[in-house]
Formats: sequence, C-alpha cells, structure tokens
Amino acid sequence: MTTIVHDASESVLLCREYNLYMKPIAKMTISVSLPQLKLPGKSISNWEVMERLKSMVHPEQFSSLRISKSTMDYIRFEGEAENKSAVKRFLTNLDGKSIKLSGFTDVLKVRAAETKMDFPTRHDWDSFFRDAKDMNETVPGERPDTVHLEGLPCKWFAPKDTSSDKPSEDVLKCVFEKFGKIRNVDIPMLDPYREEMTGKNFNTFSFGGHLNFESYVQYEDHTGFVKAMSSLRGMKLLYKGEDGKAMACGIKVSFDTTKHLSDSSLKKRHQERLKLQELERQREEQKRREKEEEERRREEERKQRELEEEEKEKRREEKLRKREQKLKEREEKKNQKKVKKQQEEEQKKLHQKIAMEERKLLLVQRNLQSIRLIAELLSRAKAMRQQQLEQEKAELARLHKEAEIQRQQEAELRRKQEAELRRVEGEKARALELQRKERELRDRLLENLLKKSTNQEAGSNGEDQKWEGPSTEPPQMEEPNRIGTTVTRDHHQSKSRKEEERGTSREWNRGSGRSRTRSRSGQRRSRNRRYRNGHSQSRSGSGQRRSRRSGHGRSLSRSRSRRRHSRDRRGHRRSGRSHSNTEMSTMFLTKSSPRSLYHSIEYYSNTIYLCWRYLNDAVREGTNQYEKAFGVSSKDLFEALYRSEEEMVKFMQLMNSIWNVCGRDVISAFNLSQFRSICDLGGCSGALAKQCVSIYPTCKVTIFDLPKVIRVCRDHFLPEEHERILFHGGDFFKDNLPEADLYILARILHDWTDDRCIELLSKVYQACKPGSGVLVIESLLYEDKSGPLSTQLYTLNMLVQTEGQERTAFQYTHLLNSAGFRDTNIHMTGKLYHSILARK
Ligand SMILES: C[S@@+](CC[C@H](N)C(=O)[O-])C[C@H]1O[C@@H](n2cnc3c(N)ncnc32)[C@H](O)[C@@H]1O
Repeated sequence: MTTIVHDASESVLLCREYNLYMKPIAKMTISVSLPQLKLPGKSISNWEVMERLKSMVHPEQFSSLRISKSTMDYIRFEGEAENKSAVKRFLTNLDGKSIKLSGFTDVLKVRAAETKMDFPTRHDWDSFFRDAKDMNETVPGERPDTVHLEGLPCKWFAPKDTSSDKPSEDVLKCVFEKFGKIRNVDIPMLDPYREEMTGKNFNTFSFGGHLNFESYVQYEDHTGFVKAMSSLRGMKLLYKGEDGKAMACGIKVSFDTTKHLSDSSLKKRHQERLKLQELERQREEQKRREKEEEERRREEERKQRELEEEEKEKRREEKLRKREQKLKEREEKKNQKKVKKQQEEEQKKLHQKIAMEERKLLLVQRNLQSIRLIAELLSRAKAMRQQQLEQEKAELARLHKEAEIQRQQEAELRRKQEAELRRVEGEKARALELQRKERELRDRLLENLLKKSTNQEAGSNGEDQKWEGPSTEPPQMEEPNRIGTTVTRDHHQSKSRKEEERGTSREWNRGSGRSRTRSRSGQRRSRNRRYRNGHSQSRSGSGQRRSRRSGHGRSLSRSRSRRRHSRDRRGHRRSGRSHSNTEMSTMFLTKSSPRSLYHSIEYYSNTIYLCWRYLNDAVREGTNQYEKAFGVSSKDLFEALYRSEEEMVKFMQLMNSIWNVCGRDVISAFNLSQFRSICDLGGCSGALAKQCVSIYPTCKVTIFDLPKVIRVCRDHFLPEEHERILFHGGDFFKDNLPEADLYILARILHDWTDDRCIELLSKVYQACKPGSGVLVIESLLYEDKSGPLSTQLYTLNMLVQTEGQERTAFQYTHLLNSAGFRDTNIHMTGKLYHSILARK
C-alpha cells in the first residue's frame, strides 16, 4: 500500500538514479478492551473509538489507523506514525489510558505498544539452510544469497526513458546493487511463461493503482545478501517524485527458500520455458494452424459463403432469371394470350364478317331468289294481266259489240219508233183532218144551228150566241217526244210508259170532250184543276209565248206551232190558243209531277250554270270553279256544296229528281234479291233506297251519308217512318261502314279522283264479306270517250264542280279491280245511268 509521506527526514537513500529511499516503519498496536454490554440494543461504535484514539494523540496525527481485529472483548487497531520518534509520544498518550464513551458508564481501557516486525533474522536463514537436506550451500541459489521481495511498485522500477509501467530487471539490479554485487535477478511477472509454470497470477495491483511485483535478487556474496537483509529490515520503500512529494510503500522482504535462482531452477525454468515456448510455439503453431485452419475454414467458409453467395447469387440470379423468364413467359403468355385473343377476335370478326358476308350472300341470294320469284310472279302476273287485259279487251270488245248492237238496236228501234211516229203522225194528221172536217162540219152545223136559232130566237135574249168556241184546246199528247222515249233494254217498260202517256192523252181527250159542253169558265176551271202545278196551260197568249221562248218549252211546243200554222193556212183565227204543255213537259217539267225535273232545271240554272261561266278556266286549270263562282273554298267539296242548308236541300232535290225518272232501271238492272241488307253509301235523299225497298220486298236499306244530310233527308225527304229504311250518319272516308251484303255507290265515284275512289272502294271491300257486292251506278262514257253527249256534258260538269270525272266502263272496272273486287258485270240501261256490279 502506498502512502504520502510528509516527513521524510528519517529516510535512507537506496538508489539516487531512481529516487528510491528506505524509510523506517513507525507502527504501533493499540488495543481497546470493551466493557460488558448490559443494555440490550446498545453497541459500541468502532468508528467512535477510532475517533477517540485520534483525539488522544492530537495534535499529532496517525499516518494511518486501521482496525486489525474486533471481538466482543476488544478492538485492535494498527496505527502508524509519520516517523519513529513520534511513535513514543503516541504510546505515551495512549497506553494505559481509558476512553469514556457517551451512554456507557464503564470506561474503555487502552493498551498501546510498538509493533514487532515480522522479518527473518540471520538465525532464521542459517538454521534453514543448515537444516535443509536438499540444499547444497556450495551451489548458488541453494544458500542464503537470494532476497525475495514482494510488493514492489512496478512504476518505481520502470526504465526512465520509456513510458512503460513494467519493471525492468536492470532497474532492479541497479537499485539493489547498493548492497552488493548481484549475480542474478528474476522478475517472474516478466516471464510470460511463469504464470503457467507456477500457476500464479502476477498481475496484482497495489492501492493507488500501482502494479506491484515480486522479484528475486541473488547476490554473488553472502555479505551482499546479509547487507540487503539487514538494511531492509523494518524499512518501507520511499520514492521522491520530481515535484518533491514523497510516497512510501511497505514491502515484504524474505530470503528465498525455493532455490529460485539456483542453476537447476533456472535450467528447469529454462527448460520449462522452452517447453512452454515449444508448447507455445506448438500452441502458436496450433493456433496458427488453428488460425490457418480457421482462416482456411474461414476461407473455405468464405469461399463456401462466396460459393454459397455465388450459389445464392446464382440462385438469386437464377431466381431473377427465372422470375424474368417467368415474367417474360407470363408476358409472352400474356402477349400470346393477347395475340390469341386478338387472333380470336380477328377470327371472330373474320367469322362474323364471313357470317355477315354469308348472310349478305344469303340475303343477296334470297333477294335474287325473291327477285327471281318476283320476276316469275311478275311475269306470271304480267301473263295473267295480259290474259286479263286480253279478257278485258275481249270483254270490252264484247261490250262494244253489245253496245254497238245495242246502239244498232236502239237506232233500229228509233227508226221503228220514228216510222211508228210517222205512222202515228200520219194517222193523227188524218185524224186531225177528220177532226177538222168534223169540226168544220160541226161548225157549219153549229153555224146553221145558230143561224136557225138566231132566226128562231130573234128578239129574245141571245147571250150564248156570243160564245166564240173554246179558246183553248185541251192539252193533248200529240207527239211522243224524244225526251220521253229513251231506249232501254226492257221494251215492256217503255211500252207501258207510252201506253200510260197515251192513257193520259186519252183521258185528256175524254176530259176535253166533256168540257165541250161546259161553259168557257168551266173549261178554264177544269184545266186549272188538272194543271194546278203546271206552267203554261192557264197562261194567256203572252205567257205561252214566253213559254215557247224558254229553252225547254221550245221543243215541247213545236207540234202546236205547226198546228197553228196549218190552221193559219186554213185561215183560222185561233192561233193564240195553240201553246200548251205536252204530256212530256207535264210529266217532267211540272213541279208536282212525280217525275218532275223542275228542281234539276232550277239547280242547273241557278248553281251549275254559274260554274259553267268559268268553263274555260276549269279546262285550263283542271280544277273546279267553286271558289270563283261562289267565293267559297272547295277544299272540302261537300262543305262547299252544302254552304247553306238551303243549298244543301236544293242539291238533294237535284239528286232526288233523276231517280224518280230512271232509278228503277238502275236498281233492277241486276237481280239484287239475294242481298238482304243494302247500304246506300252517300244515299243522300234516299231516292234509290226507296226504289230498292219497292223492287225487293225483303231487303233492308241503310242510307249512309254525312250526319247533316241524314238529318235533312229524314226531315224533308223521308219524314214518315219506313221499317225497311234505316239511317246512318258518318263519313265514308273516315268512319266504319255499317255491315251489309251490298253496298251501293250511286254517283259517288264520279265526284272523286282515282286515288280517293280506290281508297273508298278498298274500304268497302274491307267491309264486304266474301260473296258480298258493290253496285256502282254511274253515267258511262264510251270507251273512246266520244260520247254519249249527255255523259260528256256531265264530265265537263264534274270538272267545273268536283274533283272527279265521268269514266268509261273499263275505268270503273279498273278501279274496282284495284280495290280487290272481281266478277265485274256492267249493265247498260240504255238511259243516262248504268249499273256495274262487282263482288268480293
Ligand atoms: C253526287 S251525290 C250522290 C247522291 C246519291 N247517291 C244519288 O245518286 O242521288 C254524293 C253524295 O255523297 C255524300 N257524301 C259526300 N261525301 C261524303 C262522305 N265523306 N261521307 C258520306 N257521304 C258523303 C253527299 O252528301 C251526297 O249525298
């Protein structure tokens, strides 16, 4: 242990070079006896005791004070003073003294004495070597020549010029040569093998951080050894630093008993060292080998690792490669898939395209087939049409032929009738001549009788003698007029009518015969009664003249004019009485006649004639002239015609009148008894409906017309209920048609264009059941449209008044066929209107 030395006055120089001195040890042993401890829990503090001891030597101080032993009875301290002289004073203050501790009644007794040094004496080493059997005093190391030192501070014995703290054998030699010539020294800690040899650990540290070491110093002479031992007895080693501070360290000195530095020991250690060196070398070698091995192993491991790394790298690369490969493959697969998909899509598209093309081809083929089929159908239709046309042509030719025959027959009939007329006229002339002669005779007779009676009644009142004979002749049907003698197929009809007329004439003649006996006023009354609805019979001469001037009166008064002239030739003065209605004019022109054409003539005069003023424009423009004539739009034809209720009634009267003359002919042209329900489309005033129910006793007829026309028809024309005549208001272009077995279209189609006609006929066709029919009643033009004159006039009238026209039989057949109707039959009545019957 190293302590700081304040007072180095007692120190003895050991080695100046290394500032090493020897200082006497001033140690004392202080023993403090302890009292018996009576109070439990109470104890004596060692520290307190130590403090008391320190105070007891005060003002001097212990260099060190430590407890070396402590029992229940005493505490032993080991104290050290600065120098030997101080020890005495310390002992004086301490030995035999007592210490009074607080809390303790008993005092503590102190015993102090200078510490006896444990250091070998001469006797010790002499007796040792004398007694030691294995020692040979002649041999160095086996005699008392070696000092064994322990606890030497390494730093103090380190070479000066190095910074090493390791002690040096040279320094050791240098220091201890002071006592004699040194033969050998040994610092075991410097021998790297010593620890292994001795099994000791030399790395010991003294307090203060200095490493201590042990050493052996062998003197050549015994004296050196004895001097060293004597000098070192009771001494500490002291070191004075460059700064003047001194430190002391207790060292242990003994003589060597182990033959440490004997030759044999040296040799042995040397051998051992060699051995150890060898061992070390071997170990080194081993180590080296091991190291090498290790390195090799490491190298191998490294290589292995490298290999592994490489392998790993390879694997990684392989993996990467594989991954890349995989990626590539995947990419490729993807691409392939994509390509495949594209190909598939393209394939699909191609297939679709092919399918489309095939479909197109198929369609084209089908089209082709259709075209071929259509062509075939067309060719067949054409052939059929050709056939039909030929048939129609043949039919037309037949019709023409029939018409021609009919015309010839009519002409023949007319010739015959004219001959008959001439014959009748001759007969009449003869009869008239006879009558005239008879009248002359009668007149003469009458004159004679008058003369006679004048003579007889001379002077008496003779008022009757002023009678100048009848002023008017009873009307006679002197001449069947052409107007009344239309040629029909049914001769019985015309014949019966003639007879009827003759009957009228006869009746008239009978009446006139009776009237001869009447007075003039009576005759006038009689005539007025008969012709109360007539025009001319009761008129004065001037009225008759007016009648003659009027267009329709002219032809009807011709025979009378002739008669008047003949009478004039004979010198009669009754020319003013020669104008009167013929039977025909009575029949057709008188308002009350059932066959009156009064309303027709009135309508022609007041309405149609106004349109005809614009005939030129109508021909140029090809449209009706309603707007110009009446200032009303003709967009809706019948709205224009029915511009007022008055006009509508007039028109209906016009329509009504003709069928009273020739309605029977058109309705009986075909045997229609099979058709139980008939619908007269545009039936107007119901004139044809009446004809139907009168000719066919089992049929029912529905009059179909615009609602307002139906209302007027019911109010003005058919006011009485008729159980077989029904009414239906509607628009035949827009509304559903009533169910019927036969539809009549009388003077309907001539109002409309071809397209409208087909539209209406198609609608009728739709309404028809198979077997049902349509009866078209129209005035027909010759096929070359060169006549008849009346129909030509009608077609011009259609131009100025309507959208339509009169048509030929072929045109109507074509319209009917276009709407789907077949089995078309045409019946020429020989009068103004004809019938065409077609069936579904
Ligand atoms: C020229 S007249 C013929 C009348 C009758 N059929 C005859 O012959 O005496 C035409 C008839 O068709 C009728 N009419 C015109 N357009 C019509 C329509 N859209 N619907 C129903 N009737 C219509 C008229 O009211 C008129 O009575």
